[in-house]
Amino acid sequence: MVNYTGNKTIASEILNKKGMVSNIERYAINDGFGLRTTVFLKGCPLRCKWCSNPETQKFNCEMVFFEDQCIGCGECVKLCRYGALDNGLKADRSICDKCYLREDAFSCTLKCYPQCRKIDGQEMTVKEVFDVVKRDIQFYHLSGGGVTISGGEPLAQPEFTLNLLQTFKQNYINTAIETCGYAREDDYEAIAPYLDMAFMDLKSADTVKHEEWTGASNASILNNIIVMDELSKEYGFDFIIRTPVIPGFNDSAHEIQSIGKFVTENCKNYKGMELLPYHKLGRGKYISLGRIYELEGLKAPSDEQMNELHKILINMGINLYQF
Ligand SMILES: C[S@@+](CC[C@H](N)C(=O)[O-])C[C@H]1O[C@@H](n2cnc3c(N)ncnc32)[C@H](O)[C@@H]1O
Ligand code: SF4
Ligand code: SF4
Ligand code: SF4
Repeated sequence: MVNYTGNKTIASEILNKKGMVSNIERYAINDGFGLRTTVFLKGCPLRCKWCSNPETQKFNCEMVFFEDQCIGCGECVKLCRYGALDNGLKADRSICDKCYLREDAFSCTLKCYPQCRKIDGQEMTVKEVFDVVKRDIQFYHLSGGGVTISGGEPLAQPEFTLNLLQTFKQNYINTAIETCGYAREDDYEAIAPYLDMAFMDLKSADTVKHEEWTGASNASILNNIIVMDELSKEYGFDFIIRTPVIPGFNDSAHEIQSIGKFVTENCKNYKGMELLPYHKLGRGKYISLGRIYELEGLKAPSDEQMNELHKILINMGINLYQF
């Protein structure tokens, strides 16, 4: 029986630390081993064209509008005092973008009974997040699961992420993180003692392409992969390197070979790699945020193509994982 101690022993400055959370998803099965709760934090330094979580990219709260659920009651139009809904239910986003700074922010959402116009993001304390996560503690222990911190980029809020991990670990909850690798080396060193598992993306080994498709160079990511590989040995966590396979960006044999080459030449302690086939599940979120989905028409890689790419990595001696 696990010795669950509750949260009495954790310092109050840790439990009271505040951060911006987009969403907390219970019963997740693809974000690590077993049944997990995934905490999606807000804020990301990258802007991947294919990102399936565009609502997590900005740090601040945003208004989202799901038109297909709207009953046309018009309450939101009456409640917005800034003219953003003067020309119809699709808001003028140049006005909404500053709403989080206003005293009566997001008033348009107050009487939307179907909740199709709502706020994405809320400030939460570590304790508030922990209170949600601990509801499923028995399931984690039965299934070998735990909590995964994702986003957005968890280390875009380094202290909050560190304090969350410390709290989970102190309560014997298995921890995982999903990170794009674009963060300070020091911050990886700080969280390493509290990790059971880390997923880090290597989206492309080609610096120019990386910048073109994600908005940033991969230089610090390549460095941090090596750092995390070493830290995984020092602290005994499982380290998985992940590549989302995006048609036209990195789905060629050459691209996957270059990624595999970097990994085999620089990493010794990682458990393996995972290739994630491109999907467009986030498309509707772009529309709900009033943004344009740039990859309209892009098709997911076929199973045959994924098999070919898997073979390349297997032939390089890389273990493959699929969660
Ligand atoms: C939502 S991200 C969060 C972690 C971090 N921001 C990152 O990108 O690594 C979790 C995983 O989903 C992948 N991902 C994001 N959008 C995707 C898409 N459209 N198709 C396939 N994988 C995607 C990312 O590459 C990453 O491995
Ligand atoms: S987010 Fe703000 S500006 Fe935009 S419609 Fe709602 S209340 Fe108006
Ligand atoms: S308040 Fe909600 S349901 Fe009513 S018109 Fe606005 S978005 Fe639609
Ligand atoms: S790093 Fe992750 S969260 Fe950030 S834009 Fe890319 S896919 Fe989205």
